[in-house]
Amino acid sequence: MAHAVAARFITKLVDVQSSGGVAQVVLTGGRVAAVVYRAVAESPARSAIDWRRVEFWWGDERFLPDGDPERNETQARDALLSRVDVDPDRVHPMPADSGQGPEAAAEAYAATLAAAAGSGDDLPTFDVLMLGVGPDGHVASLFPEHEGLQVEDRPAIAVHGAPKPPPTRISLTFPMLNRAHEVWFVVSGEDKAKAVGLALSGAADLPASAPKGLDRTLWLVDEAAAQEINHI
Ligand SMILES: O=C(O)[C@H](O)[C@@H](O)[C@H](O)[C@H](O)COP(=O)(O)O
Repeated sequence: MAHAVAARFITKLVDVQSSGGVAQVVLTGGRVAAVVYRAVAESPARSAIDWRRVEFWWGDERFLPDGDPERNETQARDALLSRVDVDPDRVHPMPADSGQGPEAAAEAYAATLAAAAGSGDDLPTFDVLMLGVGPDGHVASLFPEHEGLQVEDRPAIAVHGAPKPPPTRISLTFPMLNRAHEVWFVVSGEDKAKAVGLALSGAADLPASAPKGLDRTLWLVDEAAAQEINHI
């Protein structure tokens, strides 16, 4: 699955860049994402992308010190960003824990997003936004029954008490996650099958049910994760 997602990712970026623009990509964290990033880095087709014309954002981050191996930024740099010729000014990690607290970090990221907005807009739009899905149906760091699910007035928030460690995180909110032309759910493993089935049946209270692409929403799942998809 990872190689298939990597091939689709490369094709999509080539397509976006063919119009001369900068491809706007939102990365996620987790094991599956890391496998996909490595597959992209190892793909012979990676040279078809002008990596200096790709802008990288994150959908969420573990609020840990800079360089912590558990940070989604660290994972993405190790698996992909350090292996292709990215423009450092176009890589926008969510702030690390450097004493300022997660609320200030989320506000700083919101300001970075606003500064990247196109003319006449207050926030950027993305070309591809990747999301992993937790067994509980969380996406990014938006967990079931957490207050962050209701936030509509800010693009990024601090998250406390996350059930998936570490407990303190930064996350984009649903309004920001929904500013992507394409949302890609990348899901692997039997432990996600229930969440995938519920999300695709539109379970209202499941975080994974909410993000939708402006143009397309893709579920890129392996057989194990697809086991409970009802015949739609
Ligand atoms: O910070 C994180 O952990 C992620 O952003 C999180 O949303 C992840 O994508 C899912 O939990 C799936 O993770 P796995 O692929 O490891 O199951």
